[in-house]
Amino acid sequence: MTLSTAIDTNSAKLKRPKPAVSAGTGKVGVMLVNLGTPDGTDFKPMWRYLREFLSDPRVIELNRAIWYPILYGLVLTTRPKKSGANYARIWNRQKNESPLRTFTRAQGEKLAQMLGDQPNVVVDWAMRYGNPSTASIAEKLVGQGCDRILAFPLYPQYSATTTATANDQLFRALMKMRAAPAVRSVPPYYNEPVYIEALARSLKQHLARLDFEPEVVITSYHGIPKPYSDKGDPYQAHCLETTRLLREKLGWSEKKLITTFQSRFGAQEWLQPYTDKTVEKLGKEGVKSIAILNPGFSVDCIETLDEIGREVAETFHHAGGEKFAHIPCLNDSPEGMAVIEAMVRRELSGWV
Ligand SMILES: C=CC1=C(C)c2cc3[nH]c(cc4nc(cc5[nH]c(cc1n2)c(C)c5CCC(=O)O)C(CCC(=O)O)=C4C)c(C)c3C=C
Ligand SMILES: [Fe+2]
Ligand SMILES: [Fe+2]
Repeated sequence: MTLSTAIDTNSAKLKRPKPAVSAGTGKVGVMLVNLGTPDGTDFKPMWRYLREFLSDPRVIELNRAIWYPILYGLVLTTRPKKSGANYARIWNRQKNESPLRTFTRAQGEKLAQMLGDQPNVVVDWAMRYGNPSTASIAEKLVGQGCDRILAFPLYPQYSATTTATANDQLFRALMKMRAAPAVRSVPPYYNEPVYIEALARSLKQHLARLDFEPEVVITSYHGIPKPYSDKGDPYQAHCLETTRLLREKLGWSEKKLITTFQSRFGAQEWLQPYTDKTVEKLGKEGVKSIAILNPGFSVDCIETLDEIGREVAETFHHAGGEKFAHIPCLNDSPEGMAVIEAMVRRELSGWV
């Protein structure tokens, strides 16, 4: 192939803007992006979701020649069934979807209403893995005349395994567009006063409804493998700072509000202390009542509802604990929406 035919073939692959699209109509798309979730709890949709998720080199950094035989030979033959059973327990049967999708949609719909004073802003929501895909929503926004997109990876604390891969995926979609929009991405908000305030309010409200006052409150964050952190992922520092600021806001001691990391995957060491081991230790030491909140999750999902709300609760009770409460995520609550709205309005400045 000559150089000129190679260039012709390449440029032919770039999408011609759909007739409705004309770059420069001045609309701004706001795209909330969450992690992703399976389309169903059966083996096939679980397999598809886990394959996409666990094939991401930002998530599993192992050499592909080593990882793929493990992924296809071991993980994808066993985990879809096991995880599917867990998803089935928390499934939103009315909408036939996972809570993560229901809550993310609600956040998108409420944000659209809140930005009703901005006629040039279009709000939508997407997933990094699964549906609605980031590419489909990027194309939809461009098709609606957006020549600028504000992406909002819904992770308060930055990690390459979440925030960075959400941004990667958006740019991957733009690679296929000839008239690609300008892009901004909302930065991590782990230390933003509006977020800390929202966590404090929500926690106080939920604690006030309990019939007990927990001796210990745990902020439990999704973990990452320790080597990722050692190589410079700032995630752990962001999590610790969120908890420190929340503790300061509440005026609580370091004994009353502690930090742990949950949802380990695979054999290597992950960030410590582990949530399950900590809860077991507390129970065995005679602590009778605890509450757990998940400040790193924008919405409730399998990891909060099933892992914390069921598995970790059981662990505590088996270890001698008596009273356990799981505090819901901010979700689409007024407190949660105030955070999303504040971040979006700030990042839209100069664009609207
Ligand atoms: C090596 C594997 C994983 C890393 C690293 C990881 C980081 C990470 N994940 C979240 C948020 C979520 N993870 C969720 C589910 C989930 N996570 C992993 C693996 C890793 N996560 C798996 C295999 C799964 C699927 C469920 C399972 O089979 O156990 C979810 C919930 C999705 C849902 O549909 O409800 C969220 C949210 C963060 C924040 C993070 C790193 C900071
Ligand atoms: Fe995860
Ligand atoms: Fe889990």
